[in-house]
Amino acid sequence: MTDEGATTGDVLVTDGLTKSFGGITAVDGLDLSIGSGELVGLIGPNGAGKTTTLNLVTGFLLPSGGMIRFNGEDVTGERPNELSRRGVGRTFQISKPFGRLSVYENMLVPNVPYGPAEREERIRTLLAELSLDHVAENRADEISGGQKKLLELARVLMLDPDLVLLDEPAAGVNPALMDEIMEDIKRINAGGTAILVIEHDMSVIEELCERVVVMNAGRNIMTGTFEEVRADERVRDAYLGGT
Ligand SMILES: Nc1ncnc2c1ncn2[C@@H]1O[C@H](COP(=O)(O)OP(=O)(O)OP(=O)(O)O)[C@@H](O)[C@H]1O
Repeated sequence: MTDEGATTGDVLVTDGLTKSFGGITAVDGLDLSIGSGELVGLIGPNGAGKTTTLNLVTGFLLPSGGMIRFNGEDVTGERPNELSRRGVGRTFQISKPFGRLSVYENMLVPNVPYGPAEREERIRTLLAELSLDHVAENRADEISGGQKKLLELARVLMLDPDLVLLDEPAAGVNPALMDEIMEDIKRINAGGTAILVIEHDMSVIEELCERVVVMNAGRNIMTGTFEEVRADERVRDAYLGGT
């Protein structure tokens, strides 16, 4: 894995990615690369542009400028369903499964490119791996917030993504379940799936991420290990309100 620029092994590359909302430039010429199978943290103060970046990369927002490459192909302007077919998965800050469907029925929602026998097998495996098998028949609005996050992750994994973007996996999750979610994230990554995680809880970033990208005012201001980032003056200034 490289810390410097794009390589042919990159699953995701953004080049000058920009998004403006009226007078606000939320993402401002962002260069970002994620290597195949890498586990990268995306941090930065409130309003830095992290969620907007995630929405751009997953096709939920259209960029105002710049380019997005996924597995070497230009995917700029593609919509969420096209990107998910290509192998981009995401979770949301607040998970919203289909509440009146059971956990199992929620797993039937993704439009998978394989047959019913394989689908059944994968659902069983994923529910067991993510410790959701004992609530498989429960309505999705009756499980805990952390379990909803796990369900969302399980659903994303049905499509066997090359890259999963996690938006604040620790938010609203009790510490015991968070330990389990972190183990799940590590295991999924060890299986070859690249992961980009946005998280305010620095203990989660420290535990999970081999590389951390810091955003401020829509830009990538620093990339390094957690220790390097923690020691960097630009990063401290950004969190203290400077630029
Ligand atoms: N739909 C929108 N319309 C107008 N402004 C927006 C919109 N979405 C985001 N912004 C603005 O863009 C900037 C970046 O917001 P974004 O949510 O991407 O930051 P963030 O780093 O994810 O912040 P947080 O950590 O608080 O979630 C902010 O100034 C925000 O107010």
